[in-house]
Amino acid sequence: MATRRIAILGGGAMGTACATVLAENDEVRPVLWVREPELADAMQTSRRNERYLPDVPIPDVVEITSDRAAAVADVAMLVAAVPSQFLSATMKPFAELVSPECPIVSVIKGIEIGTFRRPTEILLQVLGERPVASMCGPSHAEEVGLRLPASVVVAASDDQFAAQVQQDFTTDRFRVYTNPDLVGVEFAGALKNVIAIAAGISDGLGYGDNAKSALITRGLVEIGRFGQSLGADPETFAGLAGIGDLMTTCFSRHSRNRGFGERIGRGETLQQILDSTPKVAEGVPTTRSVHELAVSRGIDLPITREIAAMLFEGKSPLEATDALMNRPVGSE
Ligand SMILES: NC(=O)c1ccc[n+]([C@@H]2O[C@H](COP(=O)([O-])OP(=O)(O)OC[C@H]3O[C@@H](n4cnc5c(N)ncnc54)[C@H](O)[C@@H]3O)[C@@H](O)[C@H]2O)c1
Ligand SMILES: O=P(O)(O)OC[C@H](O)CO
Repeated sequence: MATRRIAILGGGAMGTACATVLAENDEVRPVLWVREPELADAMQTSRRNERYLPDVPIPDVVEITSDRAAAVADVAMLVAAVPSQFLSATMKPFAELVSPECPIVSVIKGIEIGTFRRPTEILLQVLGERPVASMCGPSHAEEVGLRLPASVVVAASDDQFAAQVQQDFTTDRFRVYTNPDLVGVEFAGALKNVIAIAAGISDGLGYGDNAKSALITRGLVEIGRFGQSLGADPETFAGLAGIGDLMTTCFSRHSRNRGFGERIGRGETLQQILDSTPKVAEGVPTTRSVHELAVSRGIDLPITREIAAMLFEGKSPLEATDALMNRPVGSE
């Protein structure tokens, strides 16, 4: 049987993990495009991504390149795995290299600052009209890359493409469900990162299990309120992309967003944390996007508002705690 070449664009942790999953499918030849040429060279030699996912061996079948044209030549599908704020600029040079009908699935969880675009909206505007999909859910790259069981959801612009993504990615350890709600899946993936920062701040302050569980529960209410106001199906937030990913991100030792929040809670500044690692915490820019969009639309998001005030306005975690706990009481 002829194999299908699939290009993963983005050599961070998630792009690398996606390549390892696709490598298990005998009908797929994965090629991983890595932005940094020196990292691509090192990965070809060591078969590891020492910068972003050091503990995961990369199967020999995965082609690794930093050459854009070579990466996307004759591909049947693209996988976008670039942090949301870099997506537009990263994809522009690919626009004249990829065929007009080539479908693309995003594993990106964020909302672009200023434009408020979801990842698939960016992809459509930069690459032109084509089938698009978003695959989200509890899927830390560190665990996926080691073949620990994980389940995710894919939503697409058409059912046929969702089924194709499901078929390409499903393995005996990576289970892909379909979902018809593209808007909801993308908002769920982006907003859980904001709440994970809140959960991490709670950890850093030593607030305990009650506080964190309340933040997660009321955070899910905020995610649903925001998503529904912008056209999502509320049921999506009860699924893998919603509560599923929210739980894993708020509790995981792997989570960059929860870990980022923990450091804020312990007293480090935004800039200190950003300067300390090449890894991207999507919840930071997404907090700004979600907060601004919510204010402009009159959507009440108290937790998001306090995270934005801590990150961008110098409010202290203790002041934010007081602000959240001393609001007028209401019904659930
Ligand atoms: N890491 C995970 O477990 C995981 C799981 C599911 C989804 N995601 C999502 O996947 C997306 C990619 O995240 P990741 O974890 O792979 O990233 P990462 O933090 O592991 O790597 C950073 C990535 O950003 C790129 N980058 C850095 N500076 C850049 C610049 N100036 N211009 C363009 N690109 C630049 C790097 O090349 C690298 O690909 C995010 O939206 C994330 O939310 C991540
Ligand atoms: O490490 P985080 O916080 O970016 O979370 C990664 C994934 O989104 C978890 O599903």
